[in-house]
Amino acid sequence: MMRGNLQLAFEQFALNSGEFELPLSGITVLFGRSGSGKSTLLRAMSGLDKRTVGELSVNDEIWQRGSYALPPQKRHIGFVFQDAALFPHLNVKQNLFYGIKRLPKNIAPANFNDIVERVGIADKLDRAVTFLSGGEKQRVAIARALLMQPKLLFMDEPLSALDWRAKAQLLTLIEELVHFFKIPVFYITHAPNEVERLADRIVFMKSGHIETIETLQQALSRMDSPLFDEQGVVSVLSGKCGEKTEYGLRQVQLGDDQLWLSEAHTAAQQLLRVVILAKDVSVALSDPHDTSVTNHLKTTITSINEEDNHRLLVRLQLQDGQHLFAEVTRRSADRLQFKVGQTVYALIKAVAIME
Ligand SMILES: Nc1ncnc2c1ncn2[C@@H]1O[C@H](COP(=O)(O)OP(=O)(O)OP(=O)(O)O)[C@@H](O)[C@H]1O
Repeated sequence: MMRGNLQLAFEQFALNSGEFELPLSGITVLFGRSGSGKSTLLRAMSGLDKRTVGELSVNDEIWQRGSYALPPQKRHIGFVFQDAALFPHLNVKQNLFYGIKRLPKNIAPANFNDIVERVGIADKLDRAVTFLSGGEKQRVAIARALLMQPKLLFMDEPLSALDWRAKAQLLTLIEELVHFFKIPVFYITHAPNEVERLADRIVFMKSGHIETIETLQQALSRMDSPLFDEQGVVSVLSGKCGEKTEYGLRQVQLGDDQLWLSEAHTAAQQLLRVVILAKDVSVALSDPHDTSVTNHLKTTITSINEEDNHRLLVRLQLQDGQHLFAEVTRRSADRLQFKVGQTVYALIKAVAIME
């Protein structure tokens, strides 16, 4: 567990986090407007800025108490930034060894071959880094961080300079690495789709302060979630990929319910997240058998909220407890007389798999 309350003041800006408590597992996303202090909070946690004051402890080790600060090199934090920051005159292997040579004597580097293999750069070790693509450079930066056996990995907008294909590949890689190496990751991003894909919990920052810390499910269950962007309200459901495929569709289990998705590359039994836009969900009072919509789920209405004059957002609870938003017109809601507690069927027109 990380516990703290950190302050770091510059001339024009002051970080004053407020008290926080963060489990050191999985991926913690820092989310907030540009200038809200996300990078400054990571800097304060890292001990890199000597002006930091306040309290910080990690698994009962004191990292900051007043103006006492554990030196940054004793915190064993790995960093990956937006720009891979590799030495241009060194090749990939030399870049990786640069960090290893500077490790404190009492720390053994991680297994080199294992890391370069997992990160997908084993065949690029002799390349000049200037000839690598943006995605490959970030892989080298990730490998360099992992080789130092960090207790914590800080990633500050690691994908923001990459194209969509490289982003998708690196998102998969980051997920796999966290799962495999079990290193807690603190991850800064502006992109709701990265949050929906990766986050276990989210630290929402505003004007240098932690506004709230929520699990992804909590953050997505409120209608005013800062995660909702131009796509409008979305739901993220977690399920397990089933064995069964039919007509190019694969079954995904949500408790006792099933969704059918376009054939995913995800292996059977693997957990996956899917995103459903509220505007792609309709609501029916009975389970219709004469519709082309494949996915119907039996649900209970848990709230009905006004979105604007003509549209309502209906929050539905699935049988396994997860929730799903449906956007309906006021006209339909009045005609069908929706009520909280009522059993209804969600008809899902489109599902996007996060992979
Ligand atoms: N070393 C510094 N000296 C002075 N001001 C700084 C310093 N570092 C950051 N700031 C200021 O602190 C504020 C918060 O910056 P910070 O980089 O933490 O925000 P952010 O939420 O990470 O933003 P972004 O998403 O744009 O990266 C900004 O106004 C920035 O100009």
